[in-house]
Amino acid sequence: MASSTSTSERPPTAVICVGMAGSGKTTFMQRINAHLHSSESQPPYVLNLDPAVRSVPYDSNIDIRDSIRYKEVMKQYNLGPNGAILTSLNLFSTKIDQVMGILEKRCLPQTPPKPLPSHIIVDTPGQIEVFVWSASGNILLSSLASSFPTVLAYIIDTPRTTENTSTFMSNMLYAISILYKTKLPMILVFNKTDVKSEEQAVDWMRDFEKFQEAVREEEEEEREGGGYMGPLLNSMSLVLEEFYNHLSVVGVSSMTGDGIEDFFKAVEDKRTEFEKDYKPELERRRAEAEDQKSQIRDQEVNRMMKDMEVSSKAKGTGKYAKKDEPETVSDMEDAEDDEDDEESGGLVDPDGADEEEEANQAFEEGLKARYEAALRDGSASASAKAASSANYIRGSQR
Ligand SMILES: Nc1nc2c(ncn2[C@@H]2O[C@H](COP(=O)(O)OP(=O)(O)OP(=O)(O)O)[C@@H](O)[C@H]2O)c(=O)[nH]1
Repeated sequence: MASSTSTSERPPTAVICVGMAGSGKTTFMQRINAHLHSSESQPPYVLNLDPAVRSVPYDSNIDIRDSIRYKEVMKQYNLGPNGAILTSLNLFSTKIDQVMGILEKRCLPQTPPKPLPSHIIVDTPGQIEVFVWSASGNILLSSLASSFPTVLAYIIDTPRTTENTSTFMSNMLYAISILYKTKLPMILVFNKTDVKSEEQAVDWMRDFEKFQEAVREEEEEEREGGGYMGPLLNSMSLVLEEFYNHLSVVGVSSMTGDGIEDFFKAVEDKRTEFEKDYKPELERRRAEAEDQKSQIRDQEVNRMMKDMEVSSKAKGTGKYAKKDEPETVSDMEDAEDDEDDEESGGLVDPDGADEEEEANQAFEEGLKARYEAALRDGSASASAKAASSANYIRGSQR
């Protein structure tokens, strides 16, 4: 059996399938789902994030279509297909706390312990840019990656991609942009190997001379000497060498099931890479974000305290209260008389002013502490609200 046989207490690996429309994502999802169901491990936890798909040939545990009606979104917001997919994802990402609540309950170790799924598998819309380049896609990906080791499977239509060198290079550049955008470990899955083997694609990736030879042959066949494409493709093949080294490459046929074992081996390797390289980076970024948040909180409290100082100055209240300030000319005269009295022999307590200052300071510090606590409580109650909504969804799903 593949690496999917792990039934331990370790959290499952999230496998996110991305790929161009028609590359075979849904068929691939169906194949890996069937594979995991037939293996000794627990069945996978399945998410469908494609709001526009009519029907999926597998059962999903969480399906975006259960909460968002794509056609309704199109009508209501007067949108085209891509705009409606993006808006559906945006609407869904507002429920991310609930989704993560469910995932964490089902897929993270609990007391008493229960068997965990070995993988969380996720299908995404065929319009990759809508998912990868949108804020909602980013929220969904980073939330998953913050709780589970997460791996991207970039599905490629092998026969179409290896038709010529420029299509191949375009697809590789697309993969590179996703890799750099998401910063997650990636597996290139050359699909449909029952139609055409992945061998040529792997040769072009591993040996740039072979790729350049293919570029030359294409140029000769098309008698296009002097164009800019050849030199451009040649230089890019050199530049991309480093990028290719970071990827795992597998050939599969979602139709026949060929290569699926190799795919799960690659997932296991990438999981290790995630733990080693990506997780520390994610944690560093999270700590940075926390730090920034607490700095902003401090700044807000300080600003509020300053505002209060200014307003009490203006009103002459609190620390700035002037008890004997004269309001009329006759009062002023009385005050002058009082001053004269003091100068001529009235006793002044030298500690009086200091005590008042201390009392004011203590009051302001207490106030500051209360504001800080209130700001902290604010975020805590927001997460409590999210948790209770998640409970509601869980309840209604049973
Ligand atoms: N021969 C062959 N055909 C495949 C394979 N995988 C998928 N297909 C076919 O490719 C076509 C597209 O497959 P889908 O799984 O719908 O592709 P998709 O990427 O989900 O497409 P979108 O939903 O538009 O994003 C279908 O006709 C599949 O039958 C494969 O391994 N071999």
